[in-house]
Amino acid sequence: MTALLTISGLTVSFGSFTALDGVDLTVHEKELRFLIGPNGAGKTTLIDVVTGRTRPDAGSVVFAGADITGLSEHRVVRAGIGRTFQTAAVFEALTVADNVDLAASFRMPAHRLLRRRDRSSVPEELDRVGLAHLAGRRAGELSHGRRQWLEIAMLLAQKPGLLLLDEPVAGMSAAERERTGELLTAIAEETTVLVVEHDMEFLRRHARAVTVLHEGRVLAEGDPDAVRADERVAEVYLGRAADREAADA
Ligand SMILES: Nc1ncnc2c1ncn2[C@@H]1O[C@H](COP(=O)(O)OP(=O)(O)OP(=O)(O)O)[C@@H](O)[C@H]1O
Repeated sequence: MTALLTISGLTVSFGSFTALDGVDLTVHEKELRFLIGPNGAGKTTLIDVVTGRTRPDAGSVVFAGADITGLSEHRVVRAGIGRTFQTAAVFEALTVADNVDLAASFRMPAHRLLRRRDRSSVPEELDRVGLAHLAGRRAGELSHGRRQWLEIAMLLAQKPGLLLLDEPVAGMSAAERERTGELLTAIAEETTVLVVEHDMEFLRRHARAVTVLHEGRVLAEGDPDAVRADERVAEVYLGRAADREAADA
């Protein structure tokens, strides 16, 4: 297994509060890694550092052999890291196909961009996420789930080496979650994927490798069964989820 992303000793403080406290994390090529942890564990902060939104106070991020620590967001995109947010960022007034086409241009030199003007076929990325039949539809008309898939297609069009997905199945129906799990598994055959996700059923069905963050540190790592069997994880994460479910009932 070749390491694609190596995070070492990553530390981020906001004032006197330490959000990440010496995190080490290695993600290998073509891995589908899940990152879980209770609210405030530092998951989003970790993704923010990798993508250049937040500068770390200490530690390093190495991607595909290059030190990308502290690079600006657009340089990180150019380096080959794509990211989704909890709310899909699509251009509502444009068609589904044009969204993907536009996204593809973000990593493309201008002369190649001009040549793409005569595009006539549906981007292959729409096929991959099952939206080819909606290529001509305005993105603003898509359901929540389909918007998320469109955003994934837009990232794929940028040919990233690493995809970072922040809670991709939040708000999706059971069928959409299942489809998304299959999609991520298929994507990970070619592209490395790191998913932040709270949905334990989704995790149980689709995760192969899980990292658990708690209070800014890596608490546990391994396959989903081992992680679920870890008493510390049960206490800080599953225990709280169980409490929440009990409170919601
Ligand atoms: N810009 C900021 N300024 C101050 N504190 C921050 C800032 N960003 C995050 N934090 C704090 O850092 C901690 C980690 O936040 P983060 O969003 O990374 O957690 P998370 O694991 O993604 O949580 P959630 O599951 O709720 O999204 C939280 O306590 C949060 O309040």
